[in-house]
Amino acid sequence: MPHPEQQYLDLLHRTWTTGDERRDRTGVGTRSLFGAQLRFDLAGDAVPLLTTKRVAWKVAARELLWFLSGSTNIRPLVEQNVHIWTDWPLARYNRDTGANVDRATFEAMILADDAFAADYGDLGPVYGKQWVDWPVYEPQPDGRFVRAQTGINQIALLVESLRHNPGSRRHIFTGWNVAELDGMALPPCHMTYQYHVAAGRLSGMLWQRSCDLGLGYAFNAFSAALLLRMLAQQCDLEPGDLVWSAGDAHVYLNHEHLVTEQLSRVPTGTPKLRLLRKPATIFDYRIDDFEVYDYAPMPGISAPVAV
Ligand SMILES: Nc1nc(=O)c2c([nH]1)NC[C@@H]1CN(c3ccc(C(=O)N[C@@H](CCC(=O)O)C(=O)O)cc3)CN21
Ligand SMILES: O=c1ccn([C@H]2C[C@H](O)[C@@H](COP(=O)(O)O)O2)c(=O)[nH]1
Repeated sequence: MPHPEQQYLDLLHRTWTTGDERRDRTGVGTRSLFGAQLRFDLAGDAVPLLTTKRVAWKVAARELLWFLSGSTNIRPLVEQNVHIWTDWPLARYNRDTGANVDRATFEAMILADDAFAADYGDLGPVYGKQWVDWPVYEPQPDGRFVRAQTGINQIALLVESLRHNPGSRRHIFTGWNVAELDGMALPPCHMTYQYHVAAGRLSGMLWQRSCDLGLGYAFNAFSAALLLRMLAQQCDLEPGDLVWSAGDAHVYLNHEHLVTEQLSRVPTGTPKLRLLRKPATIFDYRIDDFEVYDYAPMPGISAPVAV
């Protein structure tokens, strides 16, 4: 049996050697393939965490909890030393004000000043908003539509449907709110999730419209597996398969060193993920509830993020 991670390494290799080279939105340039699917069996605590480079899985877990909290502001992330979303609001700030501050300075401003954080730390109606508070509009007697106080909590509805109607083919949530894409710092990449219950096992599929194989993939695959495990625990199901699928899977041209280094490494061991507690609801998990064990990765490989 090949190591499950080999699927990713093969995709990385195929994309780098045969992908279409083009200029992309960021100006960095990519090599790109369209349509890819990887499958991971999550039985026995297995988790698709890369072993051919160290992945900061707690950063990904904190990001997932931040989505579930409904927040769309980077401040709670920065408070936890998570920097992965700072570059986009920082670029907007520098562009709008003509300033030229660096990331550390900008993060200090976000932490120090509530009003500044509320304005410049916000990413628009990204994942958190759409997942737990998808806006709804109610018709008024005068014919106008007014935004309702609370929106649709897709995650709460998903847990309900998994519990009470496991055979459904509608276990879906999505961040792709077409009407609100314009207001988002970035439209969702890991955009649609679907689940399936069979023989007491919960399987899940992620459709990622755009995947940065060098940086984003490692986070996205881990995060989708973690969310699946949380949902399974909440619904008293065993974990089944995680199916990861991508539309545009790409490697940035300035990630060549990462591709070369990572493809020279051979995956080893089977990283595992344990949930240490069963919280009352899907919204009550904390970072300390997650434990990764049997994880002895090769050294991290740093690579620049295209903004
Ligand atoms: N070009 C690009 N790639 C992405 O993966 C990406 C975006 N943009 N924009 C939105 C989010 C932000 N994400 C990011 C951003 C940065 C890292 C990153 O720098 N990761 C490093 C260090 C992580 C750490 O320890 O803090 C890594 O080596 O994985 C990862 C995911 C994923 N997404
Ligand atoms: O969770 C994420 C978020 C983002 N990405 C990557 C994919 C692309 O490289 C960029 C987004 O650019 P678009 O022009 O909006 O596609 O970020 C990721 O891999 N995972």
